This record gives sequence, structure tokens and C-alpha cells, in this order.
Amino acid sequence: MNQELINVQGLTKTFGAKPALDHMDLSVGRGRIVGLLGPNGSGKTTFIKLLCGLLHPTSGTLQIDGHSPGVETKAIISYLPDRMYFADWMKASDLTDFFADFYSDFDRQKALEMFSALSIRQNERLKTMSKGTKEKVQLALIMSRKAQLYLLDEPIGGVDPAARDFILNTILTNYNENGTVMLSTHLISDIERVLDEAIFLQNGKVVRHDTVDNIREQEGKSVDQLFREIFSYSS
Ligand SMILES: Nc1ncnc2c1ncn2[C@@H]1O[C@H](COP(=O)(O)OP(=O)(O)OP(=O)(O)O)[C@@H](O)[C@H]1O
Repeated sequence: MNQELINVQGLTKTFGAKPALDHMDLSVGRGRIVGLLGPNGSGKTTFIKLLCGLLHPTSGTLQIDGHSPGVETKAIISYLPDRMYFADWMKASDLTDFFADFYSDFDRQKALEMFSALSIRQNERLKTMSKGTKEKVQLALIMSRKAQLYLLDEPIGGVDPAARDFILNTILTNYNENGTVMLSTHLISDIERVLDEAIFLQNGKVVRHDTVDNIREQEGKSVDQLFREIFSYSS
């Protein structure tokens, strides 16, 4: 087993002439909960899509568990995209069938328990659910896999504060503890209590990667406060 779960060297992704990721270097270990933080357009979604193999690097290398993105890595990554990808006619129960068919590491019982705790009805169709409820359904499914790497792109943006707490506790207590959760969000103050590490991205580069404990000790401030300072707009 490779010691680090994610290893990235000189990773660059350009769209046209503009780099979305610009010679990014990063390594992330196992069993960590990591916040991928940065202002709009800093490259968070691009990085997550590269890890998933949905985008290909322009240059540089990217390895997950010692493999470049491909069949091996797709099997160990559970990905929550920033947009819903299921058909609207599907019911919550269709989705659990779908996940059970597709993923051998899917724990149906766990998903059903989460649905019940979040008051999601099995026979309700996505079409009739609110945006926040759809997000809860997706997240419950994604977190019910026993994956090595959970990639969550803005997992709590659309849900109410009570559901946010439930979801964060779910992330904290229910995921495969040898796995790593990487989540991107703008809601830093809401999530920082569950984070082990924070990665700050700016213009496609890692400007700080540290443990949350180090940030609090060395800076004497929360991750949210540090973020606001680093990325403040001058007026
Ligand atoms: N398909 C694309 N074609 C062209 N440019 C793109 C494409 N996808 C992303 N970009 C550009 O790459 C940069 C990084 O975008 P990305 O979506 O990764 O940022 P982000 O940090 O996730 O932003 P946000 O917080 O707003 O979701 C932006 O300048 C964006 O305009």
C-alpha cells in the first residue's frame, strides 16, 4: 500500500490559454478529512474532476493510491459532483438499486438508515424533491460506499443548517476510516470543526496546506478567519 493516498506533481490544466491549475504540488494521506478551499475560479472543481478522471492534465502527474486516474482509481473513488447527474424520474429506491448494481462497496443498509434519518421517502421521485432534498439523497448514496477517497464538490451548499450538521456528523462518523474525504466548500465556518487539514487554492496553486490544529496554533485564528484574510478584496 502506498503511504500517501494522493500525490500530485506539477499538475497543470489549461483551458485555452488560461491555467485553471498551475504547476500544483500536493500530497494527501489516508484517513484524513481535508477541506479544499479557495475563492471562485481558483481551481477546486477542476482539481476534483482531474482526480476523478473526468478531465485530463495538460501536464504534470497525478496519482491516487499509486495509480494514474483510470479503472483502478475509479473503483476506489466515491464522487459527489457539483451538479446532479441522475434522471429526474428515478425514485430514492431506484437509486439504491442502481448503486448496489454499480458498486460492490455500496452498503444499502447504511443508505437506507441515512434516508430515514433525513426523512427521505423511498418511493419519492427526484422530480418532486426540493433541491436540498436531492442533495441529501445524493450525499447519502455517495457516503454509503466503502471507498478509499470521497470527493465531495460543495456537499452542503443547498441544504438547511440542521441537515448540514447531520451531514457533517455523517461524514465524521460514517465514512470508511482508512479512506480520505476531500470536500470543497465556501461554507468554511460550518465545516471546519470536522476538518483535519485545509488546502488553500489560489489561481490554480496551493498557497497553504496545513493541519487545522497547526493553523489554529500558529495563527491563533480559525480557518475561516485565515481564509478571509488571505483572500480579502482590497477596497
Ligand atoms: N470547461 C471549461 N472551459 C473553460 N474554462 C474553464 C472550464 N472549466 C473551468 N474553467 C476555468 O477554470 C478556472 C477554475 O475553475 P473551477 O471551476 O475549477 O474553479 P472553482 O474553484 O471550483 O470555482 P467555484 O468556487 O466558483 O466553483 C476558472 O477560471 C474557470 O473559468
